Parts: sequence; structure tokens; C-alpha cells
Amino acid sequence: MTETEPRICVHGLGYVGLPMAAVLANSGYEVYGFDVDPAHRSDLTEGSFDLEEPDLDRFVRRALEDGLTIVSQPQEAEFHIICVPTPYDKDLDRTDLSYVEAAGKTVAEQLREGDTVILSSTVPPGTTAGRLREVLEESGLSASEDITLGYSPETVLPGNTLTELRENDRIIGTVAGGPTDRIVALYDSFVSGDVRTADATTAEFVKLIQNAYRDTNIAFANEIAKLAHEFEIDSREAIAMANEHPRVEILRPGPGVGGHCIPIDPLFLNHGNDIPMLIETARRVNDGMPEFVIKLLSAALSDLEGSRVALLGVAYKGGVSDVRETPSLVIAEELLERGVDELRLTDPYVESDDIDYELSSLEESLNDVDAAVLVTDHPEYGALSPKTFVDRMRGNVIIDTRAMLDEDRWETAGINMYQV
Ligand SMILES: NC(=O)C1=CN([C@@H]2O[C@H](COP(=O)(O)OP(=O)(O)OC[C@H]3O[C@@H](n4cnc5c(N)ncnc54)[C@H](O)[C@@H]3O)[C@@H](O)[C@H]2O)C=CC1
Ligand SMILES: CC(=O)N[C@@H]1[C@@H](OP(=O)(O)OP(=O)(O)OC[C@H]2O[C@@H](n3ccc(=O)[nH]c3=O)[C@H](O)[C@@H]2O)O[C@H](C(=O)O)[C@@H](O)[C@@H]1O
Repeated sequence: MTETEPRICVHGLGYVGLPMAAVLANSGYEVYGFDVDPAHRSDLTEGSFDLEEPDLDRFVRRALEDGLTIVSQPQEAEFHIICVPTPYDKDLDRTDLSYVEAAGKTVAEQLREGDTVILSSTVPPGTTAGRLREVLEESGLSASEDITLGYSPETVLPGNTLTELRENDRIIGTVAGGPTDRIVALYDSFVSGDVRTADATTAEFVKLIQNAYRDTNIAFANEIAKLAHEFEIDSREAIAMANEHPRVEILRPGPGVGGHCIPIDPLFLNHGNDIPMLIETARRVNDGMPEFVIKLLSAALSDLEGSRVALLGVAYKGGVSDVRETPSLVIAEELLERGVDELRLTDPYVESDDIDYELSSLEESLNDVDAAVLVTDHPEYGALSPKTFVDRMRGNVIIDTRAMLDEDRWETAGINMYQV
């Protein structure tokens, strides 16, 4: 890189912003990382963090040694990239854009003619051209004449962040017909996938329909699992056979859809208070899966009331520690409400501090329970042995919501297995 390379200020150093800041720094740019959380800034500066993806952890540490400076105030820069949270406010039935507005205000204080601002948070269509533009223009600079304002969604898959950050295709959208070339050049410098251009609202929309598509497809798989149960058919076997068709690719049924994106982002497509019917139904199907798991469990135990149950896995999916919107905690709450006497939770990735329940080791969680429910597809659970369960449990029921355990082997060992 030469002395004339642009400086970049990344606003928000979470799951999305930190890897983004690191990839830019490791590509040779001078990067300032700003986060409003002082404790998080100190942890980053002191290196006291542990990202659960080891390659990403090393990559971020390398950036912090050279190229990425954590700052307590936003800095002047030729590029500002905003990666702040956009939660959905279920009471008000709308996306909470207050973080985007706050970040926009601090960016506006640094803005100079010729600068470029890119929003990367997931937002309802029209946010960049609407609310964000208004906030930025409070600086006195016009988004159509003085600065370039764009939107580029992040599509990394938690668990595979670094690879997807560098390899996924990108969409760059600008407002007011602004030029895309500077933003495209920036992304092209570290992305091996294609970089496509559109207007900002289309780019925002595309991000949302990607996640709504996945939610809808998972809901289809879940409906098939419930239907297969009614017909007393093995859902996984049926899905595997159906997927032999060259144009069929049914996803995996499970205990429901968690994480802070797939169950939330489809709601951002809410237009005039209506979510499209199919997308809304998919949400309901996926939100109904914990109930289906409980139905399987109560049918297998003669009585839920007074029973002891272990839940294997709290995280929303395998290999991560994120518990946001996790089906596991919905199942836990519901079981307690229905009179389960003792509920044990175990997870190799999650810390007790992150949830309202005590966590036990896997072995402890199994002692004298009537049933175990495998909720999260942590890779470790694929290697479990029936003996560990038979030796400790007082009952013999296992609900394997992810079909990770070999049914024949476990049944032979004396376990009563039920799969979603
Ligand atoms: N986590 C993921 O895998 C993906 C997330 N997204 C989207 O990216 C956005 C960010 O998500 P995450 O990184 O997961 O959130 P996060 O919660 O992990 O991180 C956000 C960070 O922004 C900081 N922050 C809040 N307000 C700020 C402000 N005004 N200025 C500077 N920093 C501020 C917070 O302290 C926090 O550290 C959201 O819109 C999310 O939907 C998109 C794709 C993937
Ligand atoms: C379209 C798409 O694949 N979006 C990704 C998604 O990441 P996320 O980790 O939430 O997705 P995921 O791996 O599908 O998991 C979501 C939930 O769905 C469940 N799940 C997933 C696949 C499946 O066949 N069956 C199933 O039940 C998972 O267990 C989990 O609870 O959302 C991310 C985001 O937007 O934050 C996005 O960047 C990622 O690329």
C-alpha cells in the first residue's frame, strides 16, 4: 500500500465489524476501530478476547498488531463503515434503528467532502436512502453531491466467518445514483467473490430475502418432519431420498430456528404492518418446533410432571456459543412450566453467565434423568456413546432433534430413541 491509500474507520466491532476491520487492516489499509463499549475496546486493545473460531482469532490478533488501531473516539477517514446492531422491537413491531442513527451522528461529526460512508448492518429496505441519509446530511454535506453513501450487506456464516468474509459475493448499493467505483475497489481488494452493484434499497432488500429464503426452506423441512411423524416414516431417510432428485434440496429439520438473524431479519420485510404470508407462516412453523419436541418428549415419558430431563446443547446451532433466540431456552422454559421436576442444561461452548440457568457437565446432567433431549448439533455430540447415557440415566428416553445419533446402535444399547 502507498501513503495515499485511504484510511478507514469501522464503527461497531462485534461479530461483523471486528472481522471486517481485521480483513481491511490485513489487506494493508490503515484502519481505526471504534466501538461505544469501553470494556470491549479495552479487551481488544489488551488482547484479552477469545474468538471461538481459531483462524479468525489469529487473524484479528495479527491485525491488532499492525494496521488496526482501536480508538475511543471516531476518527476522520476517507471511508466510514457502520456495523452496529439492528434488533427488532417486538413490542413496537419495527426494527430498532437507534444504533444506526447514533452511529450516523458520530460519523456526521467527522465527515468531510469526498468521504464515503457504507452501512453494513442488516436494515429494512430504504434505511440508507432514508433515515441514514437524513442523519448524515445534518453535517451540511449532501449525499448526492458531497459524499458517497452506500450499503453493503454482510453475509458471513457464524462458524465460518473468515472464509465467507473473503470469498462470498458482495453487493454494493449507493443512494442518489452515487458512484460505486470507490466502494467496489475497496471490496475488490480483499474479496475473491464477485462484487455486484445496485441501488442501496435493492441491496438492503436482497440481504433480507436471502435470510427469509433460508427460514422458509428450513420451515419446509420442519413441516416434512412433522408430517413424516404422522405417517410413522423416518423423516431423514425420506428427505435424503427426495434429495436424490436433481432439482430437490430439502434442508435439515430440527428443534427450531435460532440466532439473531434468520428468525429476525424476515420481520424487516414488514410493509404497511404486513409480512408476506409465506414468510410469516414459515416463522410460525419454525417457532412451533420447540412445541413439537415437547410433544415427542411427553409422548415418550408417561408423565412430564415430576420427571427429570437433560437438555444437551443451549447454543442456537452447533459449534458456536451464541444463545440468542435459541430454541433450547424456549424448550427449557416450557418444560419447567409443565412441571418437569429437574431440568439440567449442558453445553460445551456456552458459559453459565450468559444464561439464567446453571450449566452442568454432560456427565452430571445425565445422572438419574428420565430423558435426554439433544437440542444443539455440536460436533462433539456426534461422537457420544450410548454407554455414557445407560450408565447414568434412570430412564431410557432420548429425543435426538438433529438426528445425530445412530438410531439402531442406540436402540440396541437399550435406549428408546425418537428423532425429529
Ligand atoms: N452476526 C452475524 O453473523 C451477522 C450480523 N449481521 C448484521 O450486522 C449488524 C451487526 O451485528 P453484529 O456484529 O452481530 O452485532 P454485535 O452486537 O456483535 O456488535 C455490534 C457492536 O456495535 C457496537 N456499537 C453499538 N452502537 C454503536 C455506535 N453507535 N458506534 C460504534 N459502535 C457501536 C456494540 O458495542 C457492539 O460491540 C446487525 O445489523 C446484524 O443483523 C449481518 C450478517 C451476519
Ligand atoms: C442465508 C444464510 O445462510 N444466512 C446465514 C445466517 O447465519 P445463521 O448462523 O443464522 O444461519 P444458519 O446456519 O442457517 O442457522 C440458523 C438456524 O437454523 C437452524 N437450521 C439451519 C439449517 C438447517 O438445515 N436446519 C436448521 O434447523 C440452525 O440450527 C440455526 O438454529 O444469517 C447470517 C446473518 O444474516 O446474520 C448470514 O450472514 C448467514 O449467511
